[in-house]
Amino acid sequence: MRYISTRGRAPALDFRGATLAGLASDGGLYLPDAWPTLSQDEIAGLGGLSYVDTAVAVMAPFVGDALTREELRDLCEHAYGRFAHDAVTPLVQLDHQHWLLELFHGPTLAFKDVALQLLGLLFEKFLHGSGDHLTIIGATSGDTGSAAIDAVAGREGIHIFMLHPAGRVSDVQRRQMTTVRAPNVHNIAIEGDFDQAQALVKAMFADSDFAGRFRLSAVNSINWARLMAQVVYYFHAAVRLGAPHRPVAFSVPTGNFGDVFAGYVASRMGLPVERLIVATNVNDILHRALSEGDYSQGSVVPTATPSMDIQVSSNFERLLFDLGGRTSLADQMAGFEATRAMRLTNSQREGAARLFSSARIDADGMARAMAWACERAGQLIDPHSAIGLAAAREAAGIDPATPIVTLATAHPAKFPDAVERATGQRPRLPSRIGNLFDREESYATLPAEIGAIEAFVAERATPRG
Ligand SMILES: Cc1ncc(COP(=O)(O)O)c(C=O)c1O
Ligand SMILES: N[C@@H](CCOP(=O)(O)O)C(=O)O
Repeated sequence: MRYISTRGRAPALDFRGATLAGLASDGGLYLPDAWPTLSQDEIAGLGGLSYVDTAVAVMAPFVGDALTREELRDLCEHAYGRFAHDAVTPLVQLDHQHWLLELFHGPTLAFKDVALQLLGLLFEKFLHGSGDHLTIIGATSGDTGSAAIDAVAGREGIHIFMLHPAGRVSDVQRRQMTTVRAPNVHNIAIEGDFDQAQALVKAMFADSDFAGRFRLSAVNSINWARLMAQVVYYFHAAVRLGAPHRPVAFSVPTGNFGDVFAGYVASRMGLPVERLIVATNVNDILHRALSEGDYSQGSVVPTATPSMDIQVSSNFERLLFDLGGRTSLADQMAGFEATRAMRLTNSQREGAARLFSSARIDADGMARAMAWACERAGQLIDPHSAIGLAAAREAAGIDPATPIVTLATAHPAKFPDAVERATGQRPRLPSRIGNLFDREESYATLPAEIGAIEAFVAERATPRG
């Protein structure tokens, strides 16, 4: 399996190379050069398999010969052995049509753990014996940060620098990052929003002097391996609900378009996905893009769903590339980067509309969905999952016999105030999180300027040998 860049100017890499690189050297994102497919019989054969066995079956074609099947299984067993639920990603029924796919049973209580627990192990495996040092630069609007830090804290040969927007993540989210004491973990609060943090990360990769001095890698969903691991739970959920003999729709609370793009990949691999509902909060660039063709960056409005407070959705580039017959997006993306606005072509819009629909959910809609899940099914759900559920409940044109699965992307206890406001109940942090509020925090606060961030990194990271 070879990986090619959406901008067509970076060398094609194998799975190991694409995982360690994170972002392509031309600023593009890596994708497999062709989608592997599973036949209907192969999908039916996933029924009854454990999460680990499903993961190996779905990911093996992407991994190619970078790992043996036994090595891949071993890594999956390690990664998913840390989850607090035997089913890893259990399904919960809300009513005759609506289901929740609980993705938050990992160590840091968000769906990011599903991919990042594996990615941490992949980094370690691929670096082993090479003498190389990796400098991971990441941006977080709340959840990627703690999941990535948990996955690599204390690992040899790796430094991680995680940028979060100062004051714009929940207390639990911030403390999950800033109370981790490991010499290779460096937290930076930037004076700006998530989009600025993400732009700084990409700018560091694009700075050839800086990228030449350090071996940079990414833990955000710009790294293909993140998405690959997320494809697995679409298969695992759908076969439990009757796939391939019955189609399934998914509603996905969306920010960087990574999680829902993983659903698109599952569909390209042959999973009968009836519809992917892209659920946004009021930071609605994706809803505007999918419903009106207007992909223009507004300013980020802080909300009770901070992890989705994003107005530039990196992985949308992957979709446009695939829909457009895989011709380079270098010019279209250069235009967007210059003007912060882009109109989708008719063929891009029509292509997307075949599988995707979208909804913009405001604070009231979110609160109503939390209250409904609590009253209807006794479930406390987090505000991000509630955005997905609200969009699922208002989706039109889906056969009532088709299950709609909302991805529950975070544990409600990460956002106790919003949950309590909507339901009158205050969720408690699971005991595995420990004494989060008693631990000391440590982080630097820096301006959203590349010079300041690079200087901070350069003082602490290990340069290439
Ligand atoms: C809890 C939660 N829900 C939803 C999202 C949006 O996912 P994506 O950025 O993959 O679209 C995020 C952040 O990524 C998140 O942390
Ligand atoms: N919502 C994310 C933002 C980054 O998204 P990623 O999936 O690209 O890492 C977060 O919570 O940090």
